[in-house]
Amino acid sequence: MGQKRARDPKAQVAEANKRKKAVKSDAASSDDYGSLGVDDLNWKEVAMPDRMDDAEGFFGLEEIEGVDIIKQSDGGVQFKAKAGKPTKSIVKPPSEDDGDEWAGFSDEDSAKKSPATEKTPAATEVKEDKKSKKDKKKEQNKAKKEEQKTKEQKPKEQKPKESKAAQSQSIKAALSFAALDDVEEDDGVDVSAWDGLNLSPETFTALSKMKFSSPSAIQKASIPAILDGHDVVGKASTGSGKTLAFGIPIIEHYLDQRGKQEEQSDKPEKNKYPIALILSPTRELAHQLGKHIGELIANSPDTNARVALITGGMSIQKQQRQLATADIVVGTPGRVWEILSTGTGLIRKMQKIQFLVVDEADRLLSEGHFKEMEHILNALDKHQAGDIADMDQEEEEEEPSNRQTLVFSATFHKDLQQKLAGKSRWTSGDMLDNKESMEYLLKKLNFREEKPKFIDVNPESQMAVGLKEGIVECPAMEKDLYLYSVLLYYPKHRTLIFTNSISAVRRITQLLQALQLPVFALHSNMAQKARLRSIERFSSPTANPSSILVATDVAARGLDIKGVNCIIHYHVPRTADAYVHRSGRTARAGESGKSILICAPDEVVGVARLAGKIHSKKAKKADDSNGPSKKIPLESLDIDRRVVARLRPRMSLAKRITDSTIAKEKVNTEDNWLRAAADDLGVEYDSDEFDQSKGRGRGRGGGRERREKEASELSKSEMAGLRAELKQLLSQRVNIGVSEKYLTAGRIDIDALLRGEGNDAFLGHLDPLTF
Ligand SMILES: Nc1ncnc2c1ncn2[C@@H]1O[C@H](COP(=O)(O)OP(=O)(O)OP(=O)(O)O)[C@@H](O)[C@H]1O
Repeated sequence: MGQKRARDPKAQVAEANKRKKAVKSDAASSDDYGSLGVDDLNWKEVAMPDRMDDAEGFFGLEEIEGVDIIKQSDGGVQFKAKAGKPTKSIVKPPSEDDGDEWAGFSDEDSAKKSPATEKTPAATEVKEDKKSKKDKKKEQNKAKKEEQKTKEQKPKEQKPKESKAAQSQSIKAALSFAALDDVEEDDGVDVSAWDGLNLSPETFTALSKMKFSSPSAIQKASIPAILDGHDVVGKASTGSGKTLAFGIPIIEHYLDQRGKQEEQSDKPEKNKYPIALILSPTRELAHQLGKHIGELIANSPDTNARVALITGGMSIQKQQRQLATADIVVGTPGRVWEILSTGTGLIRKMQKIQFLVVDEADRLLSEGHFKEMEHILNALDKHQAGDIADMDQEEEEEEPSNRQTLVFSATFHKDLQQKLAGKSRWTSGDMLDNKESMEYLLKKLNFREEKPKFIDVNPESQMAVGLKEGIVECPAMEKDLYLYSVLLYYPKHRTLIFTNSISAVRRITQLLQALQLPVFALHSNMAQKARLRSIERFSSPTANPSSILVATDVAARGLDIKGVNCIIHYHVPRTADAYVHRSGRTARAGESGKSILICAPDEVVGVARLAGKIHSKKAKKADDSNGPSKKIPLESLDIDRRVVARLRPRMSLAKRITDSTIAKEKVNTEDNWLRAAADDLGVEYDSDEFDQSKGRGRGRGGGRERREKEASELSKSEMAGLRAELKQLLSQRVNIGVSEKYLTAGRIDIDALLRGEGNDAFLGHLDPLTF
């Protein structure tokens, strides 16, 4: 079995002499070494992954093969070589480096250090008087800032301050994909706008490097409240920086506690515990939260906080080990509970967290995650101590937790918002019996204060300021055609298309692939690696700027993909909140973007209701000024009918190819299933006979089945013919009201054409959409 350990230079320092002695004596003795300690082993560093989709948990681990674990009676572990393996193969060889590396640290150093190590553990620190702590911090910060200012006046001299080794360490210790980018030093930007938030110099440096010159409204309002120890419920529009609104205070707390953590670093790792648990509704969002906070850590000098990602689709054992040594845990409720409930001491650690963050709270506290959330919250507060092997009587009597609860979202159900804001009363009495209610979970969040601070920075509108919203009305059977038209109208737009079903994601992806567009799929039935790969291919800076991602609502919340210009709702979202979150994948961090709803006639009423909910104030104003109006407050996009007509032949070819491919896949799956069932029964399976007996092609649903069957029966050569025909059509520009023979007819701006401007898909003058 391969074993892994975290690479911690501080622990190495503390263990230096022990290790040196062990290695020396090991090397001197025979092959019979007996059991070995963790630092006697010849650990090998795990290479950084090349791609984001290979990223799991910590980087910077070390691993070793061919080792058996020997459990000690005191709960510790020792190691020995697996049977048949010479012990020498697992023992760290004595090297000159060893001597050089550790020569500078004497026994005296560690002796000096030990009293400090015995100081009050970090857990008790949180109970320190807030005021005196704040004053102390202010003084420290002032001193540090002065120091930083002096250094900033001499930027050139300051550069080497952070050695390459220190940089690489901070990168490895944190989960950061940014770390994969160039780690060249950067001058950064002026971050004086963050003054007044009482941040550490480390965070100032990180913000400067990340080029975040000023805090967003939610950051400005939430950070001081969280640093002051309040529970916070934060509401702000999509893409407005909510992650760092809670991420920065968590790192500030980590930096505050760091001294003590360092002093504890020569203690067994099992005495370490995380400071924060951040829960998110989807795996992708959890990965992104980890990445974003990881970037903050990686850019913050000498900050080695470890972020553990606990999501489904990855190895449980690995995540258990990561969780055991993490500073910040980010995860989805299902997997977090799965791991906590294994009874390996992790619940005890998690009970010591200082921050519980519930991101996308309205989603997490409702459908889908209810049970796991309840289990986690119970475990954190030990309500079900008897049920969990991990907790013993003694611990049940511990003091209640002192953690802060931070709840964030862009949307809160009205009811939830009222309750969180303290504007409506909790239903008392039977609440604990009504265990399915959101109220029940809310109560279980166990805020430390009676009323959390409710911070709503966008009470007027939930939509991002730079977002334009439009609607394309079209016949129900022509949505594909209109979708394709919109995509061609907006070349070089990174576009995210939302549908309401997995099968629609599959079909539209294949259809657009047949039309030779750079398209990827994302839905919850895909393997985790494939999901991450799709996101990476769609979003990487080197990806095609016209790339398209077709997704279900699994991508609707929280995903922060740079440079998404356009959102298309192929299906009308089921709820107003879903519309807000989907549209929020563009126009992020002050950028602009478009959200376009493709709407069939029978969807108009639903859309009007939805838009009315989202833009209630706007709709009301329009109503007040124009009298009663049912007008949808979204801009109507007029797609040129000629364009649609010219695109129709391509679309019908692409549809035949796609339908045939899907029907073939379906028939194959069905056939395989029937064949297997027939095998099990020990009978012959004849697909034609089965079709006849089933009466395929007759009765209800027969038409669809017949079409599917016909489509699946297209021969290889027929398919090849269709593909060749489509390829030929796609190789030509769509001719809009002009013949190529008459290029001089005045409908074409030849100069613009020569300059390579205009819309490459069309020949002739195309009126751009005024949107
Ligand atoms: N102060 C800042 N200045 C500039 N950009 C920022 C700042 N803070 C965060 N950002 C950037 O803004 C983007 C959106 O941030 P984030 O993902 O935290 O938004 P959010 O409010 O959580 O959105 P959602 O509601 O969709 O989850 C990120 O790319 C982040 O890097």
